[in-house]
Amino acid sequence: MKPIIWSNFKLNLLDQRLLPIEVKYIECNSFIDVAECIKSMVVRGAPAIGIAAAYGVVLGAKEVYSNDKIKFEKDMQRVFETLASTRPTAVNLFWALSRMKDKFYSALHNDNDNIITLLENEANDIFNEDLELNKKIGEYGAKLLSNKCTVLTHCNAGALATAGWGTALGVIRSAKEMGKEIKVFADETRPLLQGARLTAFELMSDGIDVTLISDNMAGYVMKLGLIDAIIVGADRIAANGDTANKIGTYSLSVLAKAHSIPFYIAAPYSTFDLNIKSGAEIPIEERSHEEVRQIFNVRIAPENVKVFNPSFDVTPNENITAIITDKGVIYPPFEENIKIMR
Ligand SMILES: CSC[C@@H](O)[C@@H](O)C(=O)COP(=O)(O)O
Repeated sequence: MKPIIWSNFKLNLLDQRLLPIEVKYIECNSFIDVAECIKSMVVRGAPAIGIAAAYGVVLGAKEVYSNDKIKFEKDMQRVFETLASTRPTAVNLFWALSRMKDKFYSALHNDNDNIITLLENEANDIFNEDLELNKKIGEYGAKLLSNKCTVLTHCNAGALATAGWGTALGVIRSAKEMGKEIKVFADETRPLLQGARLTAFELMSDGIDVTLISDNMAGYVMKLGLIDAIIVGADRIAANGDTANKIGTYSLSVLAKAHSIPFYIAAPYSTFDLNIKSGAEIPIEERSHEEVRQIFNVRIAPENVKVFNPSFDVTPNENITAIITDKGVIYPPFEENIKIMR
């Protein structure tokens, strides 16, 4: 199932809010449509957000195209700003937009009259490269897993969160392809249940043995000795290896340490933000309080109860065993080794 389909200047996004109950695509014809879909989490997952935004730039350029270079540039600034204001934490969004911006300005300054095609090619490259990066992450990561192994994962870092294959779930898919016997425990991942709705669905569709648990069961399954490794994705990795990922990842890393279970992050180079020294500088998105008060529009808490709803947390580098990337596996000391590897 493809989360992102680009064809004839239309971006079709699989509505991940409805999965696994309903399979429905939303057609985006404008950059505003794309921005709305990112904000409302029709499309989600760090690499997928970046890819969708890149296509949003193509749609925007087509909409605001003008022979008046000054006007075109001004209107394009609005396109970039609108897409950049959708979600703050995943750096892949800003990475993809900056790549598209470079392409736009070099074409504009060179008076290139096929600017829309150049932008479309760049967005297609971002999409295709992501698929390749995931496969590489998968190959490197699969080698870390023993022949018979049970992995715990959180949220959805799978094909649905990327151009395909996935980062954390890509490692699991590659391990299975290598003939390893892999079982998965998936946290349901409140409040939006990406684990229950997306990861369980994705793995079952691929015939991978998956057991769903609620988030508060993770410690107990570790204590029972059922988990050999934890693998999660990432939304932003600072220069020192501190990693932002879906809320609840930090707690898992603490539990992993307490139970001496290896804790791996799987992410492509587009998820590294070397402009920031540590996780303290990562902006954490806070989402609507209704996400916590309700499940599927059904209220489960007092109407006006106070809520705190950070969408991500930061796992400190000392809780991470290794970061699996498209260039290889990075071990501590992360600050030095990230520099060498990048
Ligand atoms: C390969 S996806 C990695 C992360 O983006 C993923 O684990 C995650 O936290 C997604 O959060 P979401 O809020 O669903 O966009």
